[in-house]
Amino acid sequence: MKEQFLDIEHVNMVFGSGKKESRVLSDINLEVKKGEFIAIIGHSGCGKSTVLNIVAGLLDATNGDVILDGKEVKGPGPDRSVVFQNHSLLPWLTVYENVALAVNKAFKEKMTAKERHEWILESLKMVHMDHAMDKLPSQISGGMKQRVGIARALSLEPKVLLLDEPFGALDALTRSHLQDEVMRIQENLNSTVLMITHDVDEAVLLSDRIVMMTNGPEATIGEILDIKLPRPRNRIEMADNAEYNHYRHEVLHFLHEKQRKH
Ligand SMILES: Nc1ncnc2c1ncn2[C@@H]1O[C@H](COP(=O)(O)OP(=O)(O)OP(=O)(O)O)[C@@H](O)[C@H]1O
Repeated sequence: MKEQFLDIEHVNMVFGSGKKESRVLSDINLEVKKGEFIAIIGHSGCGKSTVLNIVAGLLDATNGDVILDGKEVKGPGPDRSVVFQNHSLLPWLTVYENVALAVNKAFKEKMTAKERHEWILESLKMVHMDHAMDKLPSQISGGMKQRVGIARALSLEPKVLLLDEPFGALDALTRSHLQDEVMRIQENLNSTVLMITHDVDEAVLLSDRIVMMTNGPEATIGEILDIKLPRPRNRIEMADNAEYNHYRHEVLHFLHEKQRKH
């Protein structure tokens, strides 16, 4: 049996044509195993979101394929959910209703109304947001909104969770709380995750592998770093961990020496 679960095969992306042609991605190849946590890091504008959007099915690659669990990705689908940097909750719906919208659509046939209600509550409990289920997005903090976005994404039980800088807009303390929660949830659910980040510590702390992209145009995968730190990982212990600091240094070296931006 093939071990890989998600295959990105020879993906190229060209935007526009003629004088406006922009060759963004060149020959991206990545095999991801079930339950793996992958971080994608690279300088601004290299094409990280483009890769994620191709996997999400929001963009069509110019060449190449994305295969998920044996099936070619063609357009968006409930087997992949995306969490963006800025929450995308509907402002006129409560926290509960925002998650319900996704669950009721995805599991209309599979679950009874009561089961769906319980599943919505369970999804909110997973991110400790059940206490605020009747609040509107405008009545909760940025970190709480991101939690609800994550609950909504996980409630669909996606085969792959796609995170596009999910903590980018949060303050440092909220960011670290949410990182810890995502680590805990990912371990409990054995979710397969592809996460874009600019934060070297976040990448090392959360990932099994860090995919480091070269600068564009025609960006590709420069190096992949295996993070062999045992789990569960504790951020405080990591601060003095030589191995952790070695990985951190490797990523910094790649970004600021090998792929230095001039
Ligand atoms: N729809 C589009 N049409 C034309 N060019 C695009 C389009 N989407 C992205 N690009 C270009 O592709 C390149 C990569 O963009 P992308 O958003 O994937 O980079 P990124 O690495 O995610 O950047 P950042 O870290 O700043 O979010 C950029 O030069 C961008 O201008």
